[in-house]
Amino acid sequence: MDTAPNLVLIGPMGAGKSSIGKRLAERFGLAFVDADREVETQTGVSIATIFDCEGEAGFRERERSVLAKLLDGRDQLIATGGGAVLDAESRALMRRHGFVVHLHVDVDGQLQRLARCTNRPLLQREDREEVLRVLAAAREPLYAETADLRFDTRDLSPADATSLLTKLLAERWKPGAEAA
Ligand SMILES: Nc1ncnc2c1ncn2[C@@H]1O[C@H](COP(=O)(O)OP(=O)(O)OP(=O)(O)O)[C@@H](O)[C@H]1O
Ligand SMILES: O=C(O)C1=C[C@@H](O)[C@@H](O)[C@H](O)C1
Ligand SMILES: [Mg+2]
Repeated sequence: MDTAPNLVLIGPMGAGKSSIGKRLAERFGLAFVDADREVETQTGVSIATIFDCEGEAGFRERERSVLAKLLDGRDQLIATGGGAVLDAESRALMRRHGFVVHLHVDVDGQLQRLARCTNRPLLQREDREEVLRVLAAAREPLYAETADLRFDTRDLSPADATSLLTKLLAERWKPGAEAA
């Protein structure tokens, strides 16, 4: 049984980190925090605007600092952005202060789920499928390296994914301080 002060969800856009995360937080009595929304609250502008003004590098810096602050706390379910694992310091912090769950979905599943989405800057282009494949190839090893548990959401509704994950987590994770 692993002990960690927070639950952290990682995985690609559309894996369900935000939607499953909210339900899972309720089941475990944790405060739900979405790191993307937290970056927007702290800056007062949308992620799309941050990408426009500061580029992806500017967004990553803000994301790292938000995650560092959040991971200082406890009893939270933290849904991260799809690219949060790109930063080595963020990966180390997630592992130190959280039980990390990799929610997986393949590119076909992402395309279905994100067909109408307009608020993810990396997807505002014609060649979405190619972009998603390139991102998946680069990031899958990082998700794998960071996660304590991998969970495929492809054929499950958010409600069913939540029920199954609740059972798996009850066997694997206990809230508490991290190991010294
Ligand atoms: N298991 C699922 N089955 C069907 N649709 C889903 C599932 N999980 C999420 N969705 C839908 O896919 C869309 C994206 O989900 P969500 O915002 O939870 O993804 P995310 O992992 O938080 O993505 P991001 O990294 O971009 O924040 C939403 O419209 C949501 O309703
Ligand atoms: O996959 C990504 O790099 C991103 C995913 C979203 O959650 C946001 O964090 C942002 O749109 C970037
Ligand atoms: Mg999200």
